[in-house]
Amino acid sequence: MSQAAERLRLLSGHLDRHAAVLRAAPTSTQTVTHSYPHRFRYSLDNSLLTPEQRQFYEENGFLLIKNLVTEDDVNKFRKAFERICLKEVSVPGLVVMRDVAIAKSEFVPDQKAVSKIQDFQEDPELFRYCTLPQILKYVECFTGPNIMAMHTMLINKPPDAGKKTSRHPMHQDLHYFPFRPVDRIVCSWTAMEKVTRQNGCLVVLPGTHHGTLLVHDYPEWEGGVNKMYHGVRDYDPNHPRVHLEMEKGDTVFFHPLLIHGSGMNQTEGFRKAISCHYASGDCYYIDVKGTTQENIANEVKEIAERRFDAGDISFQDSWAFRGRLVQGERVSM
Ligand SMILES: CC(C)CC(=O)SCCNC(=O)CCNC(=O)[C@H](O)C(C)(C)COP(=O)(O)OP(=O)(O)OC[C@H]1O[C@@H](n2cnc3c(N)ncnc32)[C@H](O)[C@@H]1OP(=O)(O)O
Ligand SMILES: Nc1ncnc2c1ncn2[C@@H]1O[C@H](COP(=O)(O)OP(=O)(O)OP(=O)(O)O)[C@@H](O)[C@H]1O
Ligand SMILES: O=C(O)CCC(=O)C(=O)O
Ligand SMILES: [Fe+2]
Ligand SMILES: [Mg+2]
Repeated sequence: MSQAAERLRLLSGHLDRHAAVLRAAPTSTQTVTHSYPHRFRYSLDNSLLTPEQRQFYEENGFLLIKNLVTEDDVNKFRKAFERICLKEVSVPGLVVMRDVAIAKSEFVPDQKAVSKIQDFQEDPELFRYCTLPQILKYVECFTGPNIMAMHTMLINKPPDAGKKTSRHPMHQDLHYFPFRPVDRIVCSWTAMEKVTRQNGCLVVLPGTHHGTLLVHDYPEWEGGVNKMYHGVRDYDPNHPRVHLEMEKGDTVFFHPLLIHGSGMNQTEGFRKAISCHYASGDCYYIDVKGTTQENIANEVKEIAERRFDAGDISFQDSWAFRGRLVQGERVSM
């Protein structure tokens, strides 16, 4: 571990203990929901989250904030996505993904052919999502004041073509990330329309962020699986699940170890969501060689070297050049 990383680890431990001491001495005006002193591990001391919200994230690994992004902004992001699909604009570094069920069919320049775009950090309008002040205020509760936008996606989950390929297998996002510490990473995921169980809303396994990073690989699905859609290998179908049905503009923040996925889109519409993974600017890169992440690292490396026609792009580099500072300082990322 680097010195900076070690400092951050110690510092966050210190702050957490400090927070616990403060919480152990409630004032008369506070409503005390938990009267015992406890240590916060997953969130930082801040004045935004209510004690209940903070406790909820600590226990469940996610926090849903209703109506966080305005209708007007969501509509602008939808418009920007449409322009990209129609090839009216081209964005450097953007990855356009088609569902595996139609990947080999003829190309039509329409959003119906696009199941997701990734890495829109060079599109000023879409990237504005990652800089929205009301989102960053929440993100800071988990990352602290130095904030990097590491990974951007707009997911346009297509009506299922009949092979259930529109599903996203249950996974932990940390599988894709060669940076730590894990608790200073958070995803924000905003519904761009009403998302329901019918059109394949997010499905989460509450509390699974208390566990460790699990082995991931391609699920054995008869109808095929999208490239890089790894799932938790020994997925326990009996773990309690929560379907996060959300309205347009509602935003969920979740921990990178939280097991989540999304079901089949059983409607005729394209279910849209926009998301960004943030990490503290004080995070540090790790070498994933010899770990469970080696399989995804090799896939990413292979695709990156093919796309950029370059000799040796490390897994860490592939993240370092996509990451953008959105608040504070880029200390070690
Ligand atoms: C936390 C977060 C990171 C979690 C996640 O995001 S999990 C999912 C991560 N997924 C990804 O990052 C996928 C990224 N996707 C891509 O890089 C691209 O879509 C590619 C799979 C490389 C394909 O892009 P591109 O090469 O431009 O497309 P082409 O039409 O030329 O196809 C090249 C070969 O790829 C195949 N392909 C295209 N789309 C998919 C697909 N969805 N699933 C599986 N295979 C696919 C396509 O059939 C073609 O194969 P061949 O003809 O070479 O055999
Ligand atoms: N074998 C599996 N391995 C990993 N993930 C799976 C597996 N089977 C299903 N899933 C995932 O579990 C989640 C729920 O799947 P499912 O298709 O049942 O959706 P659902 O929203 O529960 O729909 P329904 O209302 O029909 O039950 C999805 O994220 C799906 O991709
Ligand atoms: O929007 C979805 O269906 C989930 C996407 C997701 O979890 C991911 O890409 O990591
Ligand atoms: Fe995910
Ligand atoms: Mg089901």
